[in-house]
Amino acid sequence: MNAIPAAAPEEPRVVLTARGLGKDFAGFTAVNNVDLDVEHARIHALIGPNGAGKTTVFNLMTKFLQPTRGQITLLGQDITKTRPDRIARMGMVRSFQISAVFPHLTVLENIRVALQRPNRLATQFWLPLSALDRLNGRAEELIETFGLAEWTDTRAAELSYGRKRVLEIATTLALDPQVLLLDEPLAGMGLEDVRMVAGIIRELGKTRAVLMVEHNLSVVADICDHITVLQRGEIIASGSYATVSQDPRVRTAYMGTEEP
Ligand SMILES: Nc1ncnc2c1ncn2[C@@H]1O[C@H](COP(=O)(O)OP(=O)(O)OP(=O)(O)O)[C@@H](O)[C@H]1O
Repeated sequence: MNAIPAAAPEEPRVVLTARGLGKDFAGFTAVNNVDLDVEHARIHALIGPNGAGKTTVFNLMTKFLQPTRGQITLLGQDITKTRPDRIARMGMVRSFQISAVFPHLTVLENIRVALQRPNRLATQFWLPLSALDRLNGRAEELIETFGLAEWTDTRAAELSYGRKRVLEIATTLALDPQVLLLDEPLAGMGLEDVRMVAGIIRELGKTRAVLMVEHNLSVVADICDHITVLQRGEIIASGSYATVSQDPRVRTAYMGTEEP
């Protein structure tokens, strides 16, 4: 995986923040007083038992939900009131739990469609050869990087579930985002796919910030640098996996479900 980013690993710097973030649904407080610092070249996980508020925080950070309270910044800019479609252009993209690839297009075609969007090439009838070469070069690079070369001409519908997710992550990388948000990227996968996708996320996190909601705690322990644990909408622990897994409140929160 050497083709994704141009940037070399750097010192940690905060690229995405939340301060005092809160969300009420018809009087019910789903998220309250959440502070987050997501750093460049680090993988940050949001974990917590069912109903803890992970998805709500994720949707607030990506602006798919408007916060009731608090402030969010991206690369130093206040995005609390920014529309989600502007966020991608500012350098933050999200994946979805449900695969967003076009099933009847091949792997290469899916990647090309994703690449044409940011470049605004889709609406042009005539392209200079140099632009097409750049596009093809970048498509090949992404296909190679994500280990999809063998399936270049395979229709997305025929890919395994895990490879479909990989293709979906590859398409989100078309914008070359500095901040990547992944919503349960390993959900529903078998062991082999989990290993493959976890390895890809680990590589992506070397040169960009990744914030992910994930239930698979052994993968979180393995690849994440920072973990924020939510319970009933509030942060109960934050730090390395070694730190949070020893926290008595975290152990209690997970008791009866899955021990971190
Ligand atoms: N649109 C909504 N309207 C009302 N309540 C909501 C809404 N979305 C979420 N909630 C409530 O907010 C709380 C947090 O939900 P959320 O989906 O964020 O938790 P979660 O940690 O992602 O859970 P899970 O792990 O089960 O996906 C839950 O009690 C949920 O019922």
